[in-house]
Amino acid sequence: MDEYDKTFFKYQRETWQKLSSSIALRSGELVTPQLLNQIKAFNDEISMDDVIKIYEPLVNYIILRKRQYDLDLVERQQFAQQSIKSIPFIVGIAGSVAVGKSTTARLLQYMLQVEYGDNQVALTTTDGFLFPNATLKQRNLMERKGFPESYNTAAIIEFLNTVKGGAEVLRVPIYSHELSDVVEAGYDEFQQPGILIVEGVNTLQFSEQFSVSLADFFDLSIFVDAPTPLIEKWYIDRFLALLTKTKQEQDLKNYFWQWTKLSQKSAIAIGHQIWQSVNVPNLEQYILPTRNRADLVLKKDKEHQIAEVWLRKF
Ligand SMILES: Nc1ncnc2c1ncn2[C@@H]1O[C@H](COP(=O)(O)OP(=O)(O)O)[C@@H](O)[C@H]1O
Ligand SMILES: CC(C)(COP(=O)(O)O)[C@@H](O)C(=O)NCCC(=O)O
Repeated sequence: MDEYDKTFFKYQRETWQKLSSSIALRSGELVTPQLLNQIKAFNDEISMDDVIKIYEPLVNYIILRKRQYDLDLVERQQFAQQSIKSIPFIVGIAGSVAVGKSTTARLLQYMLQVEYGDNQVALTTTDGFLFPNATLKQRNLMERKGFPESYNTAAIIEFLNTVKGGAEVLRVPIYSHELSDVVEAGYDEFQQPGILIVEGVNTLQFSEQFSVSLADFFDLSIFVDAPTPLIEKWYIDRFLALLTKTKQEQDLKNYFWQWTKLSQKSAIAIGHQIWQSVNVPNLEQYILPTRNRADLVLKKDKEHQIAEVWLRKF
């Protein structure tokens, strides 16, 4: 028995599928292969089989937890003699760079939108809260992008406080992967949703610098996990695909343009070098240690298939 056996019930995909087989969802039926193609992140993979075997039970579990949350919220507001108001249920999604968090987040958003209504489920990412490159350069942190100190964590906490304060309109800064920088004066604005999904490498981290962690605001958290050599393969495949796309589109403003003249061999070497020098230390020191804090762990394997699901016991 390892430390994870103490924390989680572990299910193989076939067993996980059977957990909620009697509860029919509309969203599972509405996800077609074409739609799945639009939902998945650039160069990521996900199969219809996963939608049925993994995501349907997962959505059922989120519905169950949200129902309990709503009942609990009303009782707590009544006890505290406060007016009854809706406050979003927040789902945090964590995991390595290139593990496929965005695909998981977008598919869950779509499926939950079918169940609850389009404007009832919002999705935001923590990368909008990275310090701008100008600040990272000043602080000599350009090689530490994605590490805890590269984020304006105080601003994320303030945003989550605003969400849990019941604000009707929410505003988040945006990050451009094309520019590899936060968008100056760019914001995403949306109405208070019933469910807010927050995705990012740092969502389950805590820092002694702050009295609260992001996870204190979460009502459910999911860690997307995979063996590190597989994630490296996905990272490099995506890196090469992005170079090809940038070259084809002659996108001179794209951050990747600087590498488009390289041979395939040199490009692989650059991707490998960024992966090893930036993303592996971040994964090992700061991201993987947060896995044990999640409510659910999705264990991906070859071909991006989710082979196992871990569900928190307590
Ligand atoms: N250079 C890039 N250009 C465009 N999109 C990118 C780039 N790098 C990453 N992305 C996209 O940004 C999102 C976040 O990627 P990443 O941070 O690696 O996390 P994950 O793969 O776990 O979602 C994904 O949708 C990915 O496809
Ligand atoms: C900006 C990011 C930290 C965002 O990570 P996310 O939370 O979206 O997985 C990451 O995409 C990144 O740029 N990492 C730096 C190293 C690299 O270029 O891969």
